[in-house]
Order: sequence, then C-alpha cells, then structure tokens
Amino acid sequence: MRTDLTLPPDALAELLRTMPKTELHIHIEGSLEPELIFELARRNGVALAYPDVDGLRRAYAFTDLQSFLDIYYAGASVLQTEADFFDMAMAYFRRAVADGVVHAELFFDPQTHTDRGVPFETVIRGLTRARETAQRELGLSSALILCFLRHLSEEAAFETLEEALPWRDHFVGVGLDSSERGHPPEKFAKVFARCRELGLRLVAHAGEEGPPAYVWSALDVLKVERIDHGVRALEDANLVQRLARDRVPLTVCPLSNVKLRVFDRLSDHNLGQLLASGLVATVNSDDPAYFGGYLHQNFVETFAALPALQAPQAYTLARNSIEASFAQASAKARWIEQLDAHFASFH
Ligand code: HPA
Ligand SMILES: [Zn+2]
Repeated sequence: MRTDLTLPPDALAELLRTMPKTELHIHIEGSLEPELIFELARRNGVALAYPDVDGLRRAYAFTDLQSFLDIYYAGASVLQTEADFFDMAMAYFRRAVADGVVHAELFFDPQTHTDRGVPFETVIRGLTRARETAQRELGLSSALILCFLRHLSEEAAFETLEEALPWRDHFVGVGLDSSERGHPPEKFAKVFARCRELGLRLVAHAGEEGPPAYVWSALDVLKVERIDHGVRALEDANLVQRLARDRVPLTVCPLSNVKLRVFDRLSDHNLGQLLASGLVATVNSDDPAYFGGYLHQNFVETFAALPALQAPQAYTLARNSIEASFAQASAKARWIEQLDAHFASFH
C-alpha cells in the first residue's frame, strides 16, 4: 500500500486490527472483567463490597494511579484456584487474538496472591496451562513476566524470587509495578542485579506518574531492557537522546494514561511526539478491564484523537512491538515478514 495516503477511518481501523502485532504491557489481573469477578466470587464464596456488576463498574472512576490500584487489588481477591487463573488468562487470550495479537507478554503480580495465602504454584500453574492452551488452540504465542510490587520491600521481592525460582522456566523475566511515586527503581537495585545474574529479562514501570529521574535509574541502576510507560521521558531532552540512541522500547498505554489522569484527554497524549523523537514506542492496554478497552480499542481511539498518526505510524508501532518483544529471533523475523506482506497487500 501507499503509506503516504490518508486512509478513511474505517480502513485505518481495519488495518490497525488486522496488522500482526504483540502486546507487551498487560497486567493479567487487570484483564479481570467485572462479570468474571462476580462469577469467581460466587464460585469461591468471596463477599464483594459491591452489590452487582454495574455497581462495581461505577466505582471505576479513578483520580490517579493509587485510586486505581486500591480497586484493582480488591478485584484480584476473588482469584483463588488454578482454574481461576486459567479462566482469567484464557479470556484475555481470546480478546488478544481478536485484536490481531500474535504474541503477548503478560505481567503477573504474585505478591498480590501469595500475601492472601494463595500459593505461587497455583498462580503459575493456572497461567501456564492457559498459555499452553492458547498456543495449541488459538495459535497465540505468549510469555510471563513476574512483577515485584514496588510499594513492598526489596526483602519481600527477594522472598518472591526465591519462591519463583523452582518455576524459572515458566517466566521470561521480571518487572516492577504498583505505586510509583516514593518508590524509585533504585529501591530494588539488589534484587534486579540478582535477576540479571540469573539470566532473566528485565523491565520496569517508570515515568508513568514518576519523574524522568526514575527512568534514568531504571536504565542505569536496574539495567532494564524496556521501560513500561515512560511517557514523562519527554520532559528531559538528554533522556530522550539516551532512549533513542539505545533504542530502548517504551510500552505506552494511552487509554490507561487518560483514565489515570497522566493526560487530560487522548488528544493531549504524546505518542505522536515520542515517535517523532525517534523513540521505540509501542501501544498496549495495561489493565483493559479497568481502562476502557483492549489493544485494538487503544489503537483506534488514539489514532482517532491524534491526526499525526496514520498508516506509516501504524506500521512503525506494530514493527516496534515485534522487535521489542522477548520472543525468539526466528519468530520475530516471521512476524515481521507477515507484517510487511500485510501492509503490501492492504488497500
Ligand atoms: O498502570 C500501572 N502502573 C503501575 N502498576 C500497575 N499495576 C497494574 N497496573 C499498573
Ligand atoms: Zn502497567
């Protein structure tokens, strides 16, 4: 196709949906839809503070990251058995495939579950069985990234790592999530150094609500390979230069940023500037059950809100998502071929 043409909205939406892409920033607990929360609460005899699905949905009015996290952790309390984790992940995988995702890297928060008495083994077995089923039945490739909760101590992160190590082959890397302000990356310097020695891939949330200094320390202290969010990096020209020079991917989550008031409106989002600055940005859903949509919704709404985003940017974002993934080089080469063929044949 001619990428210099402006596509009509329907054609652009179709291109965005069907182009092969990966999703690299999705908290699997954030894919738990209200309907499934109520079903699992019934199944497990858990009492919820909300009368029904609509009542719960009405509580999804967030003012910042912390106001979201409080509800997100409450929602995750219905997850108790291996089947619960399996059902949650399968529901996400089906949605991802419908959105043209060929490979998904899922964050999971073991401490949210082990601190409630749910064994690590229950979590990892349920998620792994879902991954195997998704590969077999949906042709979807995936990986798991274990996240440490940054509002807890580094010692607690080390304990979680210990519990996880017998399952080392079941996850590809580690990340850092939860409340960013007041919990800089360097708080986890030692545990990330240990994970690095173990050969785990490293990522961290930084520059969502936190300042550019947190992105610097995620890079220089934790030595992460990707930055989750990172949108505040644009406030620091030296940082932009560094991220561009080293081609450090940013896993940007536009609908999340608006729901958590990082930007007032989608039309204020800096995704276009990130790309224009030469940064390896990608589009992701973060917590789709809470923020108003899965991956395709993030793409279509953001492209509709930002006129600078057209077919060439769609190609760049899809290609970035494949290159930034932790999948095998041979799989990445195959998806890029499919992506090129897709754009060549699209009219
Ligand atoms: O957007 C997020 N930021 C930090 N921690 C999180 N845990 C789930 N979603 C998020
Ligand atoms: Zn996130």
